[in-house]
Amino acid sequence: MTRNPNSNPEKPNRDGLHPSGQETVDGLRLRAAEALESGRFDLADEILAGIDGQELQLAKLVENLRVYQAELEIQNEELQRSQQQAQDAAARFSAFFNNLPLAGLVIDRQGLIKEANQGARTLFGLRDRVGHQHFFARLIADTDRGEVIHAWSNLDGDQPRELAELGFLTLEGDRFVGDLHLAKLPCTLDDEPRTICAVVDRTESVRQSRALAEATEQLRRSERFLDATGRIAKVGGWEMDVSTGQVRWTDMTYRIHDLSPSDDPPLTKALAFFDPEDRQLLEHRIDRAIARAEPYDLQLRMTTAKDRAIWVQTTCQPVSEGDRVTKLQGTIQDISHLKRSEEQLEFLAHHDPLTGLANRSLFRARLELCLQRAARSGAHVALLFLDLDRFKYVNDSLGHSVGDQLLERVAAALAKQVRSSDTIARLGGDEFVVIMDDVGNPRFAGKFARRLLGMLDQPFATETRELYVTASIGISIYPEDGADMDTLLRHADIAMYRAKENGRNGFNFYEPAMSAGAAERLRMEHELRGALARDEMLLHYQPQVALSDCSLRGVEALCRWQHPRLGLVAPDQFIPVAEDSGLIGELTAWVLEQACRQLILWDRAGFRIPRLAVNLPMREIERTDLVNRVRRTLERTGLTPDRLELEVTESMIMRRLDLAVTTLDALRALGVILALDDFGTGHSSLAHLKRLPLNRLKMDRSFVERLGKDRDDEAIARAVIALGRSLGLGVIAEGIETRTQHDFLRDEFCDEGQGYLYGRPLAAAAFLESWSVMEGGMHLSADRTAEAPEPEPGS
Ligand SMILES: Nc1nc2c(ncn2[C@@H]2O[C@H](COP(=O)(O)O[C@H]3[C@@H](O)[C@H](n4cnc5c(=O)[nH]c(N)nc54)O[C@@H]3COP(=O)(O)O)[C@@H](O)[C@H]2O)c(=O)[nH]1
Repeated sequence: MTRNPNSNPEKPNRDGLHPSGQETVDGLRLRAAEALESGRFDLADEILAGIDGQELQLAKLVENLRVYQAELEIQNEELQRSQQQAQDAAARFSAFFNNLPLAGLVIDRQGLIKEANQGARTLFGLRDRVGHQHFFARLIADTDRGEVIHAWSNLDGDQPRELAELGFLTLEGDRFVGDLHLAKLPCTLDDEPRTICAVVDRTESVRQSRALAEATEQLRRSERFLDATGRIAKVGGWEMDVSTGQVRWTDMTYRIHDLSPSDDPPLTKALAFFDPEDRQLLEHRIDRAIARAEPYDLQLRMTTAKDRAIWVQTTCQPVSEGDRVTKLQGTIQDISHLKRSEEQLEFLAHHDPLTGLANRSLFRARLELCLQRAARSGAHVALLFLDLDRFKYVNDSLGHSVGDQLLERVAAALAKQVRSSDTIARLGGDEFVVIMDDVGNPRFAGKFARRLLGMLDQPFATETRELYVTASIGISIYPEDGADMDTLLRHADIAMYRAKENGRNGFNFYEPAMSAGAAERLRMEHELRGALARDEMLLHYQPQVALSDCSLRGVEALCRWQHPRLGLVAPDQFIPVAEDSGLIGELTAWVLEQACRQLILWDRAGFRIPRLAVNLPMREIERTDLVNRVRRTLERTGLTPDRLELEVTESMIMRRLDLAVTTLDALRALGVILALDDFGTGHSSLAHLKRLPLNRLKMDRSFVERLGKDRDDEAIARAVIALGRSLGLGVIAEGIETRTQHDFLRDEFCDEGQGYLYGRPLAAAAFLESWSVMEGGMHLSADRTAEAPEPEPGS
């Protein structure tokens, strides 16, 4: 093989030796040829074998050289690449550094400035050639006027953070010097540890930071304030993120749930506290709040983590972004105490405070309901009216406190006997009622009444002593004894009075025959006893006018009873009861006192009425202290005797003429005016009349009624007027309703008149209103009687 010895690395030198000193392959071949030519074949073989080994070695060497060369090339490429990277990084840093919108300085380990960007040069007035100035000394000197206001641990949103993100920097710390923000940022660049101090004129951003800090502080203060007011007002707050369902509570909300703020309130758990029914409602309202941005305000029951059953009021105000509700915010407040008060009020409104039994209003509501049900089902309802016998004596002799205790004990004992479907109520005083709903056979009511009476047959312990008590019970049955509540009650009441009449401690079913009898009268007497104390009595006033000019000459005071059940009761109904029961004295004293006071009140109001007439019942005339009582009343009220007229009836005088004359003389001596009422009905003789110290005759309305129609009555009326005149008495006609009657009596020179024509009896205020406008007397028109009259009791 032929090779260029200069270009071939394997080329042997002149001695046939390889430059390494080893013999070359050509040299060996030459010697092998010479050995062959000389016939030394063994030597030739040996030489040729050496040639093969050398060629192999050489090939290997060549190969190694190639690998080495390739590796060198790779290393070279990598070197170039990393040099490029370093250059790029430096360029990027340099570009970033120089274009940094803040002052940038590169400081060596000793704190000397190595580089400064344009911002730093401008800020610190550095020359182009940055010297070995001590950065910190210079900075402090430059900003000596500033004060360190805060040391920051991070730089949220600031430029240096971007530096850190670029991978050059690790943020070590920073602070403010005045409004200059100094950030010290150690970094490694080109294998050299450096520190970049970024200094920013942050006047604006500091202002913003301060504003932000202030706003944050303000917010915190507000939150603290809200929290405090929430704590004081015990109102908790809550917020729910609609998209995540996450719920946030204030401390107070946790407290309301008996939880601690470290407990988690996820939505499901928050709702789980509410009672199942209320939870459904709440979920429904939450859905609507989200779907329709509809607020809510609910009162709900819940059970707290400590198993307390409470009432809460929870409100919700949806917060929207655009069309979408993103948040629900609201409050929650424990209103258990309010609910309790409400329940108490509700209870008090419907229950008797002494016994805790249903009161009249709840009783009526329940009875109404029972009757409605019974009307539909055809069932019977029994009403038992129970009144304790002689309870008044307990009160009067042992005092009200003992009376109350007895009522409490009796009520509790009665309540135990009543089925839960039935109602027991206290109507007042010692009166109880039991409603037996759906009584089946009405006779069961009798059995039950017997059981109640039996139950009372035991001593009831009071503070001071044990008391025995009995009761009388009246029973009415729906629908037989009445189709409505009031009728049933009235009939049960009447039956109860019959039980009392029958000797007490018993019961009676209502029978229609009872209604008209004494039971009702007894009932009225019973009610009348407390009527004055209960303020149920009132007075109406009816005008008495001069027939000549219709001027107001006087008023007659007429008593009315505002009965809680019966409405306005006329005196015809209760005066006889008051007389029989001995209550008339108390009643007359009250009427006299009230009426005298009223006249004085009118005087003071400038509405002067010359005379006041008051009815005097016979029983009063028979009382020896009447005159003194009248005098004391006049003294107390300030009314002069000559303005008070006492009306006595003819029939009553004639019953005990002597006694009447004595009393009337004394009254007359006192100076009061005396009128003989209902004159003409008592058949008093002229002789008797002459004995009486009267001032006026009051012609009975039965003679007035037919004036202008009946000649006899007209003749009687003329005679009464003439009689009065002959006895020197004034005459007043009562019951004048028509213009004809008025004209007749006026033409006959009757002095005064009283009747619906001039005015019905009215309460004081209404009376004043109707008469104070008629100065100088009223003017009668022909059709005055056609005017709609005020409703009168019993009329
Ligand atoms: N002892 C007491 N008796 C009293 C008292 N208050 C009233 N009475 C007596 O009750 C009887 C009924 O009185 P009353 O229902 O008030 O009726 C009076 C008038 O309303 C009625 N009257 C008046 N004008 C007319 C009329 O034009 N027509 C008509 N049908 N009735 C009219 O007359 C009654 C007044 O009557 P008298 O007293 O006799 O003038 C009655 O006897 C009263 O006396 C009281 O406090 N104590």
